[in-house]
Amino acid sequence: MNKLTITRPDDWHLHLRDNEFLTQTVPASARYFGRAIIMPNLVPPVTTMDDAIAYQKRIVQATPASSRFEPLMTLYLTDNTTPDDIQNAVDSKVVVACKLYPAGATTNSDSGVTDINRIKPTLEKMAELGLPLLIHGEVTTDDIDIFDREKIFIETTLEPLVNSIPSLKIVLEHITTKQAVEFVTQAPSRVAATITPHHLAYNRNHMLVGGIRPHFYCLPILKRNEHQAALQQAATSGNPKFFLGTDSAPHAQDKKETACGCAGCYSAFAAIELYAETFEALDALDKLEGFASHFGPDFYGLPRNEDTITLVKSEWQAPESLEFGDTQVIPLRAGTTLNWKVA
Ligand SMILES: NC(=O)N[C@@H](CC(=O)O)C(=O)O
Ligand SMILES: [Zn+2]
Ligand SMILES: [Zn+2]
Repeated sequence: MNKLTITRPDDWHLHLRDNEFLTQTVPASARYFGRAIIMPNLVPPVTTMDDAIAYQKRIVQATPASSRFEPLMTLYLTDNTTPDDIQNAVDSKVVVACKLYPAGATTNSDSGVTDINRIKPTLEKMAELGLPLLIHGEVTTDDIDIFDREKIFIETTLEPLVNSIPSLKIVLEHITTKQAVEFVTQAPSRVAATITPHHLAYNRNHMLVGGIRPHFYCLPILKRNEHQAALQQAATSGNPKFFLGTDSAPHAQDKKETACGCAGCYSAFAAIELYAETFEALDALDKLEGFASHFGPDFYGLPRNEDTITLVKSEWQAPESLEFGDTQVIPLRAGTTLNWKVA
């Protein structure tokens, strides 16, 4: 196949950062995505409806006039988020989900939730109002190995949560393990998962064999190849519980290439092209449209996009680096040849 036309895709997990960075990050995603769920882990985080409205305005200001890209906003849950905050968020019509970061799990998660039981009434309010809970699913205690943190989170926190609040919609974000695939597959239909382009294309060997490659370091961390294979199977299965979320998370080059580097891969410059490459390698290009363009809006109860994009088989070079504020970011696949291009 040399050409593929699909309903315009959306990104159900995206970090745009803020202020001077928006002039680069927003056009990159707006080139081909219709909508994106905007992660709230700014410094300070987006914890109130007013924060979300102001942040959305800054994103809209950075959106090219030619694009109808729509940022869908999220609230960052803390131990202090109240049921009233949830009611206000829903009334605002701007906020479409809330994000749960276990405190300390990932970039800018220090004010995240320390114990999920502390916000039970808040989560119950979300269930009542149909507001989905998006989860960074990792435990954070020192005694748990970094490669096991997602699996243990599912056992100790997610499974009890799914059972204890019967109507809460949940997206387990950026899944990385076969245990996550198994859990989401057998869970009720109100539980879904996003899968990133990097977890589909890479495993921990890519990050660690022959030298340590900081631009593959993200959280949850890349796992063994058997987990990568489970994610590939899920993404190309046609099961509507698994849909596209890039987790594109840019950090300046000097924050990645250093003794203690930040977690996050920057993929938005070519995310749909990267997914197309993986789906083609798995002989599953016919499954791309469901994963990228249908299952996400269906889960969120939003209409599918009405227009289309066309991907053509055409070689191009991923840039070695991209502008990022007054510095630069090294994208995924920097300097290598990509096979698909949005026309
Ligand atoms: N995925 C990452 O490794 N980093 C994300 C945070 C997150 O999504 O966990 C970031 O904001 O940099
Ligand atoms: Zn995360
Ligand atoms: Zn993320």
